[in-house]
Amino acid sequence: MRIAYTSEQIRAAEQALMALLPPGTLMQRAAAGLAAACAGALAGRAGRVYGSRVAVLAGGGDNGGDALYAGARLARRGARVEAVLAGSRAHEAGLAALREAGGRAAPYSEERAREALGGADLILDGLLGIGGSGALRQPYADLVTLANQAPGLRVAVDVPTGVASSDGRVEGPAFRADATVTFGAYKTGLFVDPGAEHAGEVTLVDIGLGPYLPDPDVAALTAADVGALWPRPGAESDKYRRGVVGIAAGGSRFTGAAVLAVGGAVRSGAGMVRYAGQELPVSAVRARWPEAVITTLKPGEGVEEVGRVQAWVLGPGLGTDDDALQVARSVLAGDEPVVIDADGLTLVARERSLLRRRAPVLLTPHAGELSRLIGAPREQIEARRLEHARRAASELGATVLLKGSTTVIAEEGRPARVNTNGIPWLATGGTGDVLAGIAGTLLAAGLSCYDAASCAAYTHALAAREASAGAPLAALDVAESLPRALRALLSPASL
Ligand SMILES: NC(=O)C1=CN([C@@H]2O[C@H](COP(=O)(O)OP(=O)(O)OC[C@H]3O[C@@H](n4cnc5c(N)ncnc54)[C@H](O)[C@@H]3O)[C@@H](O)[C@H]2O)[C@@H](O)CC1
Ligand SMILES: Nc1ncnc2c1ncn2[C@@H]1O[C@H](COP(=O)(O)OP(=O)(O)O)[C@@H](O)[C@H]1O
Ligand SMILES: [K+]
Repeated sequence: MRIAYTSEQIRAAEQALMALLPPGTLMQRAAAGLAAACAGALAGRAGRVYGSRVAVLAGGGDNGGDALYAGARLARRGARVEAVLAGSRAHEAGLAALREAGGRAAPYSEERAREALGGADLILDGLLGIGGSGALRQPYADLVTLANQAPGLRVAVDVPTGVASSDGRVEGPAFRADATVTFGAYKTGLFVDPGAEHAGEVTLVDIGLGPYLPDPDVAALTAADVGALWPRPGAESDKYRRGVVGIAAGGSRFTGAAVLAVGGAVRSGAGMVRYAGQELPVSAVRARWPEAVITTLKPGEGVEEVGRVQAWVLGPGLGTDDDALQVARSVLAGDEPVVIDADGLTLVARERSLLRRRAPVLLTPHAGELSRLIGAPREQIEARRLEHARRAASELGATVLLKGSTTVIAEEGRPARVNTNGIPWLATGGTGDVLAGIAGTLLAAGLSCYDAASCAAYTHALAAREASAGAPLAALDVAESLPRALRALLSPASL
């Protein structure tokens, strides 16, 4: 599990640790780790550290201090280091160390910045760290914009300047790092977009903070975590005990959504899939997935006669007319956990009382659907995903999986989970339907909404990587790639 913290949590831990150590110890640990990472990057890019050119952008706070000390270490190894001092003052000891090591430093001017940045093999962003707040003031904003246009490798110190370390918010220009070297612990803003996409590859430098950190703010599951949580059949398993998923999806307009949701469920290992829908989607599902057990619903009929299931997926392509509403009512009147997606979300946004039920509910909206559910503008949701997913979970009394480039899973009283391994090729029609099917399989197998949502998001992204391999993908490819993705997760011994 990779875990991350808000800047307040990091600061509190740093203070507790600093009180026990000689002044400056933590900064030296940070700078040593940073310089080592930069030396590695320079060796990879320019062939060696000696003679390479490094531009250090230094703000007035401790983030600038880290960067200046790291610059000093690189200068001692023969790099030509030039610092641009952007604050009204600079970190004095760090600046002295850089000069003593042979590095140069001068206050910001556009000309100096262009000169230093233009020829740099590596650009070190030490403008702002966890002390940054709000949109960048000048000259930070201009400097970041210039740095983003420069050809050198961009390395952010602790967090990319312009990214809010506590939640990944970005207002205005922000440093676009190829790599970020972060200290003590991951910051939430490095896991959540738009911050995450500004951070590049993130490396963690241990400065001894571990024992002083509280419960994390957010967590990201790793392959090993998902592998450990994923349900496996045992010798005594039969299809019913493994979990039967009911899928209420598809209508006369969107027959494909039914095929995709059933595909997600079948390919992620449901014991059995029961599909309930009207004639048109039924023929599409029957043609593609002979494994599904089918009930054809007449207009106005609910799912009462479908037979026993352990969890439902409600909504992909279902439509929002009276027939769809009747289906939604009948599914939600039951005692099984339910994944509500797509049109199902529109129906419950219209009739909130449908969410008043005892069994668990997992809502899987994208930002537009969440906007309808909680009445917040879509752009605000996209800019502040964590905050809105948490708010929705608390207001709606459900687990919320907010889709997008970073998927956020929120449930009251638990750390939010994030999935950052999605790929932009996933932004294509129908992939969300596959995700809903996977989550249904996991709920039917007995996982909680929280774990089912987290594992579904992870494997969905992994399957997309398998399916794409750098090329465009279609939603059905994601379903078809699930077995290969799962094979990589589940150890051969347990298959
Ligand atoms: N506290 C510690 O023990 C350690 C801190 N370290 C470093 O210290 C950093 C935090 O240092 P600071 O607390 O000095 O904070 P920063 O260096 O992140 O920021 C300092 C100043 O930037 C200015 N500022 C804030 N928002 C701005 C904006 N939008 N535009 C322009 N200026 C803005 C403020 O005046 C603020 O005081 C960490 O990110 C990390 O790099 C590391 O050395 C490890 C140890
Ligand atoms: N830029 C992106 N990067 C990574 N994943 C993305 C991106 N955009 C969308 N996704 C993922 O693609 C899926 C799209 O689902 P959804 O919006 O419901 O589409 P649909 O309704 O067409 O199925 C979600 O799993 C979402 O997290
Ligand atoms: K920084």
